[in-house]
Amino acid sequence: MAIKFGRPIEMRDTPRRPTALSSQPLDLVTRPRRNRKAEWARRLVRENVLTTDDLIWPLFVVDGHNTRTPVASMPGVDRITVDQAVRDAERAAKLNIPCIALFPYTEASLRDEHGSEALNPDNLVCQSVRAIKKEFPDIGILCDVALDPFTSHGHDGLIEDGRILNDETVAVLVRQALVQAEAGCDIIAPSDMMDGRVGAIRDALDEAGFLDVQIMAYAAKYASAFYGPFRDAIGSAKTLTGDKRTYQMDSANSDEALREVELDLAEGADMVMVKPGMPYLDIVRRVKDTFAVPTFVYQVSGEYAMIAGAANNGWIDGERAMMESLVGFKRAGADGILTYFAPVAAEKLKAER
Ligand SMILES: NCc1[nH]cc(CCC(=O)O)c1CC(=O)O
Ligand SMILES: [Mg+2]
Repeated sequence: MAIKFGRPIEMRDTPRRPTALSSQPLDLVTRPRRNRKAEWARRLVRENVLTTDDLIWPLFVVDGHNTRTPVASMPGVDRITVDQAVRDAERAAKLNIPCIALFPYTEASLRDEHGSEALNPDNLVCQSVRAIKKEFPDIGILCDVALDPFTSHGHDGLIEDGRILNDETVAVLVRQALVQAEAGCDIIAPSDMMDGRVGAIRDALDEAGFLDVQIMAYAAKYASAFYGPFRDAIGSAKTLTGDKRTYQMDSANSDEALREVELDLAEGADMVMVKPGMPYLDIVRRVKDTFAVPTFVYQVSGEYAMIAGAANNGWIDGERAMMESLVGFKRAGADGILTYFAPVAAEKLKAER
């Protein structure tokens, strides 16, 4: 009996139902399509799954009462007042989303060169944390640490002669982190990309007794065009002078991301983040493989806008594109995803169960 590729050639004559397109079957030992033949078979061999446990939902809070204002460049996302943030926290809790993230839209009159409002213990973020924790103490709250929602120039740090000052900025960020921890924030997430801020914040938190407040470092954060709609949402798009390339990473770099992550871990980060998401899946994979620590990814505003905008135009199936993008992050090695799709994705996951 002749053997070809480990299989008797005679087997090529195995009976097959004749069809109009009948021909001799190819002599294939392996047919990967067998494992895709039905939904149950695809489920059986599926390597990665998305669950609600993977989601962090970012919210934009604004001053006022009982108001939701759509963000034009992020269809489906609103700027919400503190009372509404409590309602969204309730929605998150009901959907089993473990954590929400808070970003403020600061009134122009409260913005200044030094971002002083960041240190106001009664600013929008702190008000929201207190209001949410009062009603829903069991939901995790992440607070971004950076000065851009509070500065008149839209930069994440202090400026002198057009330069973003590192060490002086870190001193302010430490105070911002303490104010947020005091309000009841669970995870401090420095997004500013100043050098040394994670260590400085960790020291200050420990000294103040906030031993259990976690730090999620925006460790590999790239200078990206995909942050555009976020800057609309927090009102810094119009005021931002220049760009953030002297502190956020160059999108051409990959090894540098590993050094940034290594430093933040050495300084005490409990979790690290890669940002943006879709154009940087290779970075997510390298970080996860290299450090084996809790690794998060931020599907940023521009990524959301691309999917939501194309879907609204009928150009793509928005729901499928959303789920495909989210499972892609899991496949790349992410343990969790910050995404504006969080509530919609969680609703879909719940309906499928
Ligand atoms: N430092 C602030 C910050 N925190 C999160 C984002 C972007 C999030 C998004 O685009 O969804 C930004 C914008 C920026 O760095 O300019
Ligand atoms: Mg760094």
